[in-house]
Amino acid sequence: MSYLELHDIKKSYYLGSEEFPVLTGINLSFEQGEFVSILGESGGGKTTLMNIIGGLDSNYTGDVVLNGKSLRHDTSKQLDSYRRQTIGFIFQNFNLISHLTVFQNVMVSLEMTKLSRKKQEDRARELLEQVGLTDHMKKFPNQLSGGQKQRVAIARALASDPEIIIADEPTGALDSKNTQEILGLLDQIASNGKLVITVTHSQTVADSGTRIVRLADGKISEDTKVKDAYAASNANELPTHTLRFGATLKMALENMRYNLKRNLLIVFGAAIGIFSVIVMLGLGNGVQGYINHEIYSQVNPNAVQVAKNVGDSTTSLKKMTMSTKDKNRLKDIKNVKSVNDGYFVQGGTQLRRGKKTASVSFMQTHNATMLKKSISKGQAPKNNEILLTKEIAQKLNKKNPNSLIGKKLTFYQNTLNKQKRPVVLSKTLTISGIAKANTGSTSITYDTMKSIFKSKKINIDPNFVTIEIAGGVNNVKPVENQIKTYKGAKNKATYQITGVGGFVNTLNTYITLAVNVLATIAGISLLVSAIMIIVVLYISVSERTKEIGILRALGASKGSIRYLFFSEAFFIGLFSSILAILLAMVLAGVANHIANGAINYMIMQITPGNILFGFLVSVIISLLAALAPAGKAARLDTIESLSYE
Ligand SMILES: Nc1ncnc2c1ncn2[C@@H]1O[C@H](COP(=O)(O)OP(=O)(O)OP(=O)(O)O)[C@@H](O)[C@H]1O
Repeated sequence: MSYLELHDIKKSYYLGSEEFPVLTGINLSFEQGEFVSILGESGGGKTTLMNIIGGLDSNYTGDVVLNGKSLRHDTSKQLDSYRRQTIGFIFQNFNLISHLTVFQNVMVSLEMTKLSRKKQEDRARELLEQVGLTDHMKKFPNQLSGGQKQRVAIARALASDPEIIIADEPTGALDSKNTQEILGLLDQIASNGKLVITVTHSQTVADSGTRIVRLADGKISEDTKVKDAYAASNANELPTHTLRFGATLKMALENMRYNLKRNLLIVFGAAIGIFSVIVMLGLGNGVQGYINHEIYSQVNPNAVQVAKNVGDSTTSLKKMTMSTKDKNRLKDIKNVKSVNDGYFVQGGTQLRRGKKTASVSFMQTHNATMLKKSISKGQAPKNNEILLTKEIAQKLNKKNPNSLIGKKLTFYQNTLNKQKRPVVLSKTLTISGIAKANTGSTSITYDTMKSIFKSKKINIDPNFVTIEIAGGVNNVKPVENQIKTYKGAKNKATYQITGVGGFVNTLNTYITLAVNVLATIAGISLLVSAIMIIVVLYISVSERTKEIGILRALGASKGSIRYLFFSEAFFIGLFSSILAILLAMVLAGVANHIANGAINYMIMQITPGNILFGFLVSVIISLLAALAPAGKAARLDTIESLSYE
């Protein structure tokens, strides 16, 4: 049994249904230590045969048997491993990866061995030294002469210490001096006990080997021994694996650096979409926060005032009275914490202090909708006290309204007594505090109001109530909705509600909706980004078709090729999200600086959640965009890719 045997290899190409037989029954055996030259006319099928031996082509009949084991039944993964471990390819046109340095080109192959990183690098240096390229390791292929390029290819082919070197016209593109040097290297490889099979047109090349095989009409026409073969090697091939994820990440980065300008533009383009989404979300948080802050700083959103038959000029006081039945009904509503009596008077109120008087157009009893925060100086009124609005306080003391706190005034109220005669009620009250401009109203306690009327024997009943609602602003709307379900005559709502809670809740819903709509519109630019990434990756696949062929020939699996493009997409997503986040942060910084000066509030609030969302969306979109191009790259035919110009 020979080391490598070819049994009745037949191969035809088909153009449509027409068959073009190229190999019509090849039987050959090879031993380690041989340096075999295959000669034959152009188009005779030499490259076809090499591709079959090298595990690049499995679409043939017959059998290739290595060490007694047939390649016929190997899966595509086993063939990948066979090319990685057992075969070293040297091509006429070198097939180096142009964006990698000489050293990196050799390392690509070594990264598929199980050697440690340090040993891989040591071996790359050794191999390059062996082929005389120590001084050129940092150069790129286009900075090398033809002979030098072929030596890089030889060093790369030797990376995993394979037992078979397949050289397809290795000196075809070289002058005679370089040809001699390359032949010397190939001979040296054979002398180390490896099997070297080379395709050539040149008799000189053929004569320097140990054996010449001629192909004619798809068959072996001559098989001549030139000299004795070298002794077989005892060395073992290095164990290998396909390109690891880390290596594909690194290669993707190298490629992005190679096409830096284009990739920067893509990253920038993709970042715009993510940036807009993050900014919209941040602005949404800020605007919502600001509006709520403004409202909550003045009124309590968890309290509502409920009145009956207000605004109807024909309404008698009696009709407006909130009866015990009304109050109990309200008390029974879910989440209602308390129902408190209130009384308002519209007009007929005057306040006098010394010579100054102030008319109050609307007066109501102090209640839970009024926040402590809305009192700028002093405090809420207790019995026999009054809280003034800033406007009223200024009427009583223009220069120093705050000095009124603790002082007394006389409260007058015009009304009708039981006999419907006009009477003036009066009472001395102490000023308890001053409310902020335009918020709340001049107010006294319900008991004080009651006692003022009582002085003229008038009994008052509450003409509104204040409901406090438990469990936050979200519970306000349902309570309000429940109150609205109580209908009177002509299906008119029995109660009127005033309070900001429900409104704030609705407002928040609208703001959230608006932000989401805006973020979605911004998100449309993400679609544009995705399409842009798809296009760029397709271009990248077609630009790198040859590289894909080379990697596959070196034994990288389809999966690794797919990873290569996913890695590239991942980096586009990663970099664009980083850029977008940075830009959004800068914009937020500037906007907040300005807003802080103007409205004393951070108007753009980008949360860690928004940042994470932006990052994930960016990476996921990029990876999704890579699906089709990466799939296409993985499916490329290795032989066609290698001959891609
Ligand atoms: N993919 C293909 N589809 C159809 N025909 C092909 C294909 N590849 C090769 N052939 C044909 O098969 C024949 C053998 O090609 P091959 O490249 O093996 O010859 P060769 O002996 O290596 O030629 P040369 O010495 O010129 O490189 C040629 O006639 C070629 O046109």
